Amino acid sequence: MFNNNPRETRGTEERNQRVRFTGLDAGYPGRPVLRQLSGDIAALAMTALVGPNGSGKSTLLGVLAGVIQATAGELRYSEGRPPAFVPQRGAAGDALPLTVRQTVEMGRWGARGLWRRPTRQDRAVVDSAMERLAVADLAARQLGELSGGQRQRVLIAQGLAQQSDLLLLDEPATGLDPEARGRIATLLTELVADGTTVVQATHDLEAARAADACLLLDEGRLVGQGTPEQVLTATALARAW
Ligand SMILES: Nc1ncnc2c1ncn2[C@@H]1O[C@H](COP(=O)(O)OP(=O)(O)OP(=O)(O)O)[C@@H](O)[C@H]1O
Repeated sequence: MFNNNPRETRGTEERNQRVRFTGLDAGYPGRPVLRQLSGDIAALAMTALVGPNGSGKSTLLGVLAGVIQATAGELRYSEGRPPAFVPQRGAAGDALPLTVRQTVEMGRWGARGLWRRPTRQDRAVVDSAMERLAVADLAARQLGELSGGQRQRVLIAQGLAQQSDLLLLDEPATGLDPEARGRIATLLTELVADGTTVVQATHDLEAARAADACLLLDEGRLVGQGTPEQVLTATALARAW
């Protein structure tokens, strides 16, 4: 059925977008990376950020998470909680003397403040996040003594503990064995079904194909946006994978 009311259509579109960015430039001191990016992140859906190494996926996630400031352009979020960001493993200070439980508890800092004692509710959220990522039995272990894949799951649990409706993950499947990868894929699908908007940067073609939408980056520009079928063409695949 066509909708002839443009105001209503616009309203619906805006509700369907969790984040919209227009003319975005961003990068690092002396190194511009993203150039004039315009696009959107569909609400209550899974978006895969794909593109070759160095194309700007992590930088875009950093901008969406608010840890990298755009130097130009506009970024608009629909109403919701501040995003939860799970950066790439190496970026997360693996050497800090923290237990698994303390690491996941850090996900509650935004909700309760750094100095307040965890409430029963905080503890329940942390327990549940550790259970979902199958790291509850590692709770007392030091983060630094875990395997790469275990650490990755702990960091995803920390993201989950933030209970945001916008979850941003940078290559969450990296370093995981096929079983753990499958478990993460299922978890992310469940989160979307439960009302979370998920964005993941990925080199995992299977994960990208399973997403609702793909954003394809190349040399800091957005060169494709749409469904996986539209974006993951033979040419795009040859370049990115
Ligand atoms: N902290 C930094 N300081 C300066 N330049 C950086 C920094 N982080 C990334 N870059 C540069 O920014 C560009 C984009 O990097 P980015 O990490 O966003 O790419 P990516 O698509 O996530 O790559 P990959 O697939 O390898 O993770 C690259 O040229 C990279 O060298």
